[in-house]
Amino acid sequence: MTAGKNAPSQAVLRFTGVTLGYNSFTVLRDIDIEVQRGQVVAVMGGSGSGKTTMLRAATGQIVPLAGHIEAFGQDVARARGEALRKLRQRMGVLFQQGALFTDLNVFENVAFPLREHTRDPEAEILRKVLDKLDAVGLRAAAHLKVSEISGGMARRVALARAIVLEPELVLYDEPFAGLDPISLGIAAQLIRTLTDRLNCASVLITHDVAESFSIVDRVYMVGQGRLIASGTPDELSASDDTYVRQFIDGAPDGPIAFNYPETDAFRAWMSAHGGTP
Ligand SMILES: Nc1ncnc2c1ncn2[C@@H]1O[C@H](COP(=O)(O)OP(=O)(O)OP(=O)(O)O)[C@@H](O)[C@H]1O
Repeated sequence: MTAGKNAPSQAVLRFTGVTLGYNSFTVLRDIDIEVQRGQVVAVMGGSGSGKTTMLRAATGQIVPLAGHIEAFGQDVARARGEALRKLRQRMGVLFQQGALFTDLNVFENVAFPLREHTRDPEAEILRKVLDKLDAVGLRAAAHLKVSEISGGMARRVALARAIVLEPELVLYDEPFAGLDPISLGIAAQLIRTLTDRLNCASVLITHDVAESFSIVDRVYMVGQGRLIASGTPDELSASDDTYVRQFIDGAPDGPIAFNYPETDAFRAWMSAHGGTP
């Protein structure tokens, strides 16, 4: 049997009963997430709720304390060496500071992963890079130095670089942070369009309710050390859960904690400094 349209859909990324943390500090417990090919999914939650930690776990940078993380049907935590490298090659990651190489021009920045990971001939590199630059509206900026482009353009170049190997999963860490309202709308539409065009899956970590709700298929909301809610933007908009409401309505008062919780490590540090927590 060949995998055709009727084949059961395989999750590109799946968290099953995942607990994440650092040493004795547990950040999130018992998380279940599923992302399918073609979907754009948002992971939302207050500051310090563990969104970036989830992204690190998805790429195998940290290992879950409990549960399983699968990418493309493979256990990410068990992948080592070459297998992990191959797995990561199927993922594009766009960090908040998607730093570009300042000594390379726009074209060479986007070409970099192709030169590192493929043996593509120069004509093929030219075709692929211009295609991705075209997708982010910067084909004609290929020759510019990084110092000659704006901050918003630099983000789009970083995006073109993140997708140049045509990943099956793209992870975005706060893609809308610090963008003006117009650039924000463009960035959101770009993520949707690229996901559809590459037929990949996209996961975005974001605080931006309005912009992400307009493009995503599904939202996962984390807080209070767990998965608080998940559903379509419409389902979450209709939720009467107090945490979900506080987040969506941007209300200052509610269950989202302002204070970072006291840990044993803090108490030890405090008493070493002669104070009482
Ligand atoms: N390398 C680390 N070692 C120890 N603790 C960490 C580490 N990285 C993050 N943490 C802690 O884990 C918790 C979750 O951090 P994380 O960066 O995942 O939050 P976030 O939801 O992405 O926050 P923000 O929206 O503010 O970026 C925080 O309490 C943070 O202090």
